[in-house]
Amino acid sequence: MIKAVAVDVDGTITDSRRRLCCSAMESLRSAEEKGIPVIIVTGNILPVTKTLSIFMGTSGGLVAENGGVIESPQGRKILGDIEKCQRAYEFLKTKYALEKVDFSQERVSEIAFYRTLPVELIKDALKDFDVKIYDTRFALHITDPAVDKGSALVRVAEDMGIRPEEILAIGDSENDLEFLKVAGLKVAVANANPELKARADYVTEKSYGDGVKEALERFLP
Ligand SMILES: O=C(O)COP(=O)(O)O
Ligand SMILES: [Mg+2]
Repeated sequence: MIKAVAVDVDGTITDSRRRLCCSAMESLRSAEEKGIPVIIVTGNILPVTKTLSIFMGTSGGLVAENGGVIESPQGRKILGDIEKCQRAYEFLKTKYALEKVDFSQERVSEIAFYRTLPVELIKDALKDFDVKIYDTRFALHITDPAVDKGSALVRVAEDMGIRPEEILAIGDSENDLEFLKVAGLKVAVANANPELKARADYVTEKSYGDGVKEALERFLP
């Protein structure tokens, strides 16, 4: 029995150019109207996530910064340590020219920068640092390994009084692996990375927001 839907943002409810997909907006709104709360689980900062939640009309909790920040009925919490990410980023900057993504001042638990270099190069350069690197295909993130979207979703779900097994989770990229892992029903959209698709219970035929719509029509009452 699905009691909540948890969705990733970039590449899942947006298209490849980060434009929100109307099909996803409509189907998520209809889930809310059926009394199934929508939880947003993203690499974006909390203010962006909260704004999306307001304009989409979602009522579930929020997971931002790849699990580094959450907002639930119990309030807001910062779970990730930005300082270790900052040290890794400073080191990286001595080797390569990098540019942080929008709202870098507002990012409180991790560092995100534009994908101007191959992720393998970044991973190799930072192999001695206690950080995790995610390539979301929209940005590269240096994240505290103590946090991820999955463990953060478990906390948010608990605060909402639902079990992770009762959640339908939908994502597209490598930062969604832990997130799908904790959910009862794991969906990857057609444009998702192969590793995520391999771990999903269902891979949609359609891409991006149309895939979200397809999954909700298939699995929600
Ligand atoms: O912030 C990003 O790089 C991608 O965000 P997402 O986790 O919502 O896809
Ligand atoms: Mg994504």
